[in-house]
Amino acid sequence: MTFKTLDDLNDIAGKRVLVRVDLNVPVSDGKVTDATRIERVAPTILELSDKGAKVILLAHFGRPKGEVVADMSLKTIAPAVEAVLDRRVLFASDCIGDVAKSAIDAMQNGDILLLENTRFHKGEEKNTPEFTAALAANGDIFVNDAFSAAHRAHASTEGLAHHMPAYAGRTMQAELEALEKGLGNPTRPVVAIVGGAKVSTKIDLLQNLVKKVDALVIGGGMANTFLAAQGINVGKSLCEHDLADTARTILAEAEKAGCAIVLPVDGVVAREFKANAANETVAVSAIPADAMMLDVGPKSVEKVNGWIEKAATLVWNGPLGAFEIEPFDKATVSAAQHAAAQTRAGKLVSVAGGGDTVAAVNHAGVGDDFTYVSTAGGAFLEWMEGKPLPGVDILNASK
Ligand SMILES: Nc1ncnc2c1ncn2[C@@H]1O[C@H](COP(=O)(O)OP(=O)(O)OP(=O)(O)O)[C@@H](O)[C@H]1O
Ligand SMILES: O=C(O)[C@H](O)COP(=O)(O)O
Repeated sequence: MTFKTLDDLNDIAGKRVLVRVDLNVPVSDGKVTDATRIERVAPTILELSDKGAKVILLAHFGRPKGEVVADMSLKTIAPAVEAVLDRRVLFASDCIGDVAKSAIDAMQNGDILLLENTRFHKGEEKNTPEFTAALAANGDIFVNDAFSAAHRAHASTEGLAHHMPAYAGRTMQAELEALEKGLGNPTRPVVAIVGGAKVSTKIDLLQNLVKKVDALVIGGGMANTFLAAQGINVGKSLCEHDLADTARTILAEAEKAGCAIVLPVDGVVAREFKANAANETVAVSAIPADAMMLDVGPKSVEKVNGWIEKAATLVWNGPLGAFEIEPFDKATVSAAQHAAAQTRAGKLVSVAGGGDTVAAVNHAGVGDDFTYVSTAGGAFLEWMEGKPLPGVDILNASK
């Protein structure tokens, strides 16, 4: 990694710094319901403001597809940004043109200005030279602090870095450093836990991981597809029978690469997908025909926790069971707490990411104990899949 950071940025008083942040946060009834992403970018914004820069925030919100959509206005998010920063945040109703220019011309050193949703212009996602130039006209320096949007080659995540010196913000820096420790250049043994609903959404991920990690724990609904591919009857469990060949290929690739595959040996089964549904624990070879496995069982958890103990590095995406409904959260909670304890004891580097994974780790009460919990969804997955991230590559290339 060769990107520059805020440590390389000196004498920026009065400079117009375009800061790409991810303000794509959950909103309900016009109020931000989870401000984690705003909290993550606050240190970068405050550091630049304290150094006297004119801090101009660029962000998208939702997928308005190049149209102005009222309920995707970043004006909705501005009060939450002010609350997190505890500073006044100015707002301009367009991110380019006269509206943006006059708001920027009126800024004092240290001011913070939020520009309207970049995706209100078609040129953002298309990364057109015209739109990128219009954004670039308003800045002297580009800082990207939006790792979670770095898988997009958009004007504000990639294009701008061709126009001016580009730096990683503090969150981008922390994220990249954590990911480097997780899979880039990890201490071995490396164990990956992949769970969640379906194999179909994570084929590339599984194929990349078996080449990189020493052991791959497969849990959640996707484990059923692997069990079924080995001839086990999984009853009414969530299962993609049409992916049996894919699952067998992944198992063969793992064997070739010397990656141990850890599948559940027992499960908690129920006949209804609802909280506190009547349930029983059975061996995977004895799943009743009319039941579905909603969590991996205690013997499996013991195995998973054993692998966590052997690991020096753990990467995790996807819960081991239907953790949103009790008691099917038990395996996920136990493994998360075990990983957290190993991390606290200094024995493990633990990196977790993915929307539901973050929720699961927080549900287990250990979100703060992991080495790093990524707020990125798609970008985290694409990084784990070994795909290039345009927003990161351009930072590494920036002179
Ligand atoms: N055995 C199971 N049967 C059915 N659903 C399950 C099972 N185990 C886990 N799930 C479901 O998988 C979903 C989470 O999987 P997902 O792959 O979306 O996780 P993620 O990658 O962390 O999240 P995101 O896709 O939001 O970034 C949860 O809704 C959970 O209920
Ligand atoms: O929420 C996210 O994962 C990022 O903000 C990227 O959003 P997108 O998937 O709409 O590009």
